[in-house]
Amino acid sequence: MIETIIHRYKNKSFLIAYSGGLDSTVLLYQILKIKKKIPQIKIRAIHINHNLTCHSKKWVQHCEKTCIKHQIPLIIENIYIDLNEKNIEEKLRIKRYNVIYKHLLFDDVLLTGHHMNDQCETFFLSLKRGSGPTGLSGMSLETMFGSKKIIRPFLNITKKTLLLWAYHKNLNWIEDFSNSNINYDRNFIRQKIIPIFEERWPFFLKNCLRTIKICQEETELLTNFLNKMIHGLIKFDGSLNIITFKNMKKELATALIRHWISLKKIKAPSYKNIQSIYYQMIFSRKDANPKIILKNNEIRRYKKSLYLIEAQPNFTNRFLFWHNINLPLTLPNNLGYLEEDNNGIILPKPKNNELINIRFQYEGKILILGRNQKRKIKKIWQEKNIPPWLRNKIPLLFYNNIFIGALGVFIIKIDNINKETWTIAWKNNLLSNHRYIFSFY
Ligand SMILES: Nc1ncnc2c1ncn2[C@@H]1O[C@H](COP(=O)(O)OP(=O)(O)OP(=O)(O)O)[C@@H](O)[C@H]1O
Repeated sequence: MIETIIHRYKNKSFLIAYSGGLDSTVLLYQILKIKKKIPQIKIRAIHINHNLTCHSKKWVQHCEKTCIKHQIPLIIENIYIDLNEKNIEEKLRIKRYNVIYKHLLFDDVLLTGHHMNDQCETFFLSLKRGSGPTGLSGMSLETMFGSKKIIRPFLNITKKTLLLWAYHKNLNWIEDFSNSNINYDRNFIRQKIIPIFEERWPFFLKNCLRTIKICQEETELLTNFLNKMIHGLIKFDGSLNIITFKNMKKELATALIRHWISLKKIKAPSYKNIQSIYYQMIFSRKDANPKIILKNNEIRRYKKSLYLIEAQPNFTNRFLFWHNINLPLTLPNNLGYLEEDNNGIILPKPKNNELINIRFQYEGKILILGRNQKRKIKKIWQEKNIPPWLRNKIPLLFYNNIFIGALGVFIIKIDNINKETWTIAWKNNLLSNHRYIFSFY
């Protein structure tokens, strides 16, 4: 079966994730065996030294020796982690994949030695976390890994089968002694849980795999259904129109919210977060400004839609002076810069003794150009369709303490006796991203 998979990709090149352990050693030798039949396949290997124990160097040497013997180009990379950190397993995994990803060439496919036991362990870990069918679906034989592909040819093969093959072929591999440390969740499941189940029900692993397969199929079915349904709900700016959600079954509404977030390629939110989004965003008052924080992102509701935005640093109290207008003024938090530019916004010119300054917050009533009545600034933001989370990202221009305007949104009506003007351009990504939704001019 592994031969069929490799044959399908015979025109690609393979990068083998080679830890030196049993699984990836069998993988390496099976690929070498296939190469004898299909000589055009190209293989390289990569070993990541986690630098966790004093044995790490020996593993590197072992991998080097094997690869030299079989003339396989080997990449060796080092990663380091603070052993006092939490969730070491997860952090190592992420670091390892990031490093491997950098070495994948245009036509490379990554091969790993994951097998049926790994798959079942992953299933148990997901159970422990309280995952739904998507989380319980575990790994797939083939998955996209950024713009590249990972193939796990042994996913339907038990560790026992790999072990027998390795003994039969008299292979050498490294035993990782940290595998017996049951402080790590995966090891605990591997050592203490699965053997008990297997002893009582010898077909346990195979049946567990069937459950995973069912979860995968149902997830795929649901994903296809949600893809079709969400199509008409996602607006051109990426927000989700939730106007109809109140009248939907809760399960459908939450599935759509979860699916919309998954399309943003961020870590899946917890069940609790999805429930909070549903109750706080769908049923909140029209003028409420609810916000749910998801690690580095926030879900916000504005009018009839949900928005997923990057978490906002608070810099409402920031105050910048623009002393030399011949030089651009860099704004904080990647908001771009201001510069004098003939294609910019026409503004009354400051007097010589006036200090130009930029702020990000203003409260109170203002009279804007083109109006004859003052209004609260909050009402002006609403009129101009600027959602609350963008309001303190817009530079407010002041001359001394006189409010001149919110760049790109409105200008304050002031007495400009000399009628002298100048033009400032605000160069940023904010405007271009939101030009079509919000009333920037
Ligand atoms: N140090 C390493 N260097 C290169 N590849 C590795 C390394 N460790 C693991 N791999 C690859 O990952 C596969 C799975 O290994 P293992 O089950 O130990 O890792 P894991 O931490 O559970 O990773 P995963 O999250 O990918 O399941 C191995 O068969 C091998 O292909």
